[in-house]
Amino acid sequence: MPNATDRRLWRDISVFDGLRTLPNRMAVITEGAHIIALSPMSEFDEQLADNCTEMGSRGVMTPGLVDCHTHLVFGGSRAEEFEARLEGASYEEIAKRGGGILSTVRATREASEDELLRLAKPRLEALIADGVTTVEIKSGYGLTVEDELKMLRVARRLGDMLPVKVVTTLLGAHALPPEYKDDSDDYINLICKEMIPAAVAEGLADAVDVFCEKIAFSVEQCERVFEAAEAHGLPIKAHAEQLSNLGGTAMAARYGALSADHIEYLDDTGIAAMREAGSVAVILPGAFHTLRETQQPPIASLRTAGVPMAVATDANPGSSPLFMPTLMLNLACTLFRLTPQEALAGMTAHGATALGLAGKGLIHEGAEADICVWDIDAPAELAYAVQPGRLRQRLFQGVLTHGN
Ligand SMILES: N=CN[C@@H](CCC(=O)O)C(=O)O
Ligand SMILES: [Zn+2]
Repeated sequence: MPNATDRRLWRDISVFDGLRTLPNRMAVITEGAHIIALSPMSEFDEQLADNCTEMGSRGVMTPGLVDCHTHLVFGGSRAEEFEARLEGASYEEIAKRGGGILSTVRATREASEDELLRLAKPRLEALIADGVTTVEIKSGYGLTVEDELKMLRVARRLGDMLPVKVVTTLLGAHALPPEYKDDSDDYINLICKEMIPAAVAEGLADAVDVFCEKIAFSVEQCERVFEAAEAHGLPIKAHAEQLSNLGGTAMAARYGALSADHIEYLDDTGIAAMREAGSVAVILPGAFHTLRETQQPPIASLRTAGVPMAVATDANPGSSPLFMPTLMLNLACTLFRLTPQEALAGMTAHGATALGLAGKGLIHEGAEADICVWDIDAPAELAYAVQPGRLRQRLFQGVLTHGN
C-alpha cells in the first residue's frame, strides 16, 4: 500500500475544488501531505507521471468532507422520544417536561469516559466512511464542569485514534441542568467562571457555543458566555433562531461569531449582521427533517447577501440521529433548494470556514491532501442520490485510509 511520502497520480478526473466544479477533466498529483500538481488533462506533462503511483482515472475528486456541527459524544438513546413526537408531542414540549436534551444529559453523566468513547467511535467511523476528514464535536450533554470536560476529552481521544481532524466546541450553555432549575443566571456564572477556564486550562476547547432559544438561554445570558469566551481567546458560535427569532444571531455576530447554526427564523437584520461579521450560516437539514419543522431558513436572502452557507449533519441523539453526511447534501437540496454545488461547498470550503479553518476544504496546488475520490460521473450525483459505497479512495493528510 502506498504511504504518505509517495507521489500519487489521478488522471482524467472531474474535480470539485471546494467552491465549484472545474471546467476541464483534470490530472492531480499528491506528494506527502500536499497536492503538488493540478492541471487540465489536455495540458498534462507526461514527464510528471514518472515515479507516481497510478491511482486510477475517471470519477470525481472532492476535498475531504468537513462536518462542522455534530454532537457525536453522548450516552443513551432517544428512540422513545422519537415515538412520542410521532404521536404528536413537540420537541419543545418534551424538553419542558425534562426529556429531550436533559434525557441525554442523564445518560451521559452516568457513562464513564471510556464508555462514551466506545459509543462515539462507530458514529465517527460512519462519518469517516462517508468521506469526512474534518469533524467538529460539541460537548453539551454533561452540564457540570467535570462532565463537560469528560465529553471534550472523549472528543480529543477520538481525534487521536482515528484518521480525522477533530475540532472541539464547549457547549455548556446547551440546556439548563435540573440542579440549577430557577437559577439559570447562576448556571451561566458557572460556565463563565469555572467551565470555560477549566476547558482552556486543559486545552480541551477550540470554540464556545450556546443554545439561544426560549427553551434554553436568553440573548443576554448567551452574551455573557461570549464575553467569557472572548476573555479566554476562544472563538464563538451559536445555535440560534432555530425555533423562534430571539435575535441571538445578530448578537453573536457582534462577537465575530464563526457561525450561526440552524437559523430557520433568521430575519434580515440577522442576515445583515452575519454579512458584516463574516459569519457562516450553518444549515442543518437533518434537524429540520427529523423535527418536521415548517419554517425554512432564509436561503435566498442569505445567497443574495453573500453569506457563506455550510451544511452539516448535526449528528445527535435527538433532533438529528443521522450519521450520513452525503444524505445531508441531498436534504439541503431537496428541503432547502440549495444547488448541489452549494451543498458541496457547504460541506467542504464553507464548513471549514465555520470552524475557523478558512483555506481548508479546498483543492488547489499546495493544498493539503485531505481528498475523497468518488465512483460517480459528476459532483452533483453526490447530492442527487443517497447511496452508500461510492467512496473509492480517501486520503487524510496524504495517507490513504480507504481504497487503494
Ligand atoms: N438545538 C439544540 N441542540 C441540538 C439538539 C440536541 C438534542 O436534541 O439532543 C441541535 O443542534 O439540534
Ligand atoms: Zn447542535
